[in-house]
Amino acid sequence: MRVHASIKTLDWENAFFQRNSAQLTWDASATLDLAQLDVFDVVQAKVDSQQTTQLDTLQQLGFRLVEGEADLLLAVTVGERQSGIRIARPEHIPALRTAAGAAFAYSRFRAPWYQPHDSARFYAQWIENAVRGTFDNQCLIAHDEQGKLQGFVSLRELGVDEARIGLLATLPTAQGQGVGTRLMLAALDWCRARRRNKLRVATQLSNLAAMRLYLRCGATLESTAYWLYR
Ligand SMILES: CC(=O)SCCNC(=O)CCNC(=O)[C@H](O)C(C)(C)COP(=O)(O)OP(=O)(O)OC[C@H]1O[C@@H](n2cnc3c(N)ncnc32)[C@H](O)[C@@H]1OP(=O)(O)O
Ligand SMILES: Cc1cn([C@H]2C[C@H](O)[C@@H](COP(=O)(O)OP(=O)(O)O[C@H]3O[C@H](C)[C@H](N)[C@H](O)[C@H]3O)O2)c(=O)[nH]c1=O
Repeated sequence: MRVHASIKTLDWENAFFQRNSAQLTWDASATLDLAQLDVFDVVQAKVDSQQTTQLDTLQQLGFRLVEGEADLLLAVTVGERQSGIRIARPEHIPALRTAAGAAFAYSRFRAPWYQPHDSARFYAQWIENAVRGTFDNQCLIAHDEQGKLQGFVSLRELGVDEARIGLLATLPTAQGQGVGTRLMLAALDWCRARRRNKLRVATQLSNLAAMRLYLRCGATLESTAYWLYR
């Protein structure tokens, strides 16, 4: 079987998860040496859900479905300062790590490919990095009138006029009260202040609560994809 793809080692993930992993990317000018697939503990591939031939090829090579992903886009037309929102500071990191470690039940960093606690550790590190301005540029927190943490959103600038939401979550005790909506409006305001006219966000296809939130805030569904691992 001839497969036009190449493999790239995932250095950040390998250091963090202590796994030897790589990602397969489609490349018409390359021919994959199939023996290379066996060099790694995990080989990941993200395939647009319309690319059925690629999906069939991966399954023939022994790849298994891990999760579906939806990529959404919001136009930054409005944005006004939200009350009860502030920029997260290093002193917020312990509470944010605990919240992020518990929030993301749907994750592609899951067993049997990853250790049971890896996904919690991963999202805790992601939000800490956002507070420190590495990977994501900033983390905003939502708090109540007493200053108690209600939720968080991390944001990253992309190219010249776009931004991406990294992580967004409301603490379980504050859900269903509009905190998620407030965080989205704050994210749009963050974009407006930085002259970013497009805001991207991705979530798992199984995450109906997140999908409803983004669509309600004006997002359009741009594409869907599957993650497969071998
Ligand atoms: C980029 C990513 O990180 S994707 C992953 C997203 N995050 C997660 O999955 C983490 C776990 N989940 C969560 O944190 C939350 O469920 C979120 C972020 C998805 C939603 O946060 P919430 O604060 O509950 O959102 P919000 O309160 O604005 O809306 C939730 C529901 O409450 C309703 N609601 C909002 N305000 C009120 C109110 N005052 N009274 C009654 N209902 C209300 C909304 O209409 C909505 O209903 P629906 O989803 O059934 O249509
Ligand atoms: C913290 C951090 C991460 N990275 C690397 C590690 C990974 O290779 C990527 C992140 O991959 P991504 O596909 O974005 O990961 P997820 O599937 O977990 O994310 C999706 O679901 C989340 C819940 C959330 N909605 C997110 O927006 C989605 O994309 O980055 C790195 O290099 N450096 C870091 O500091």
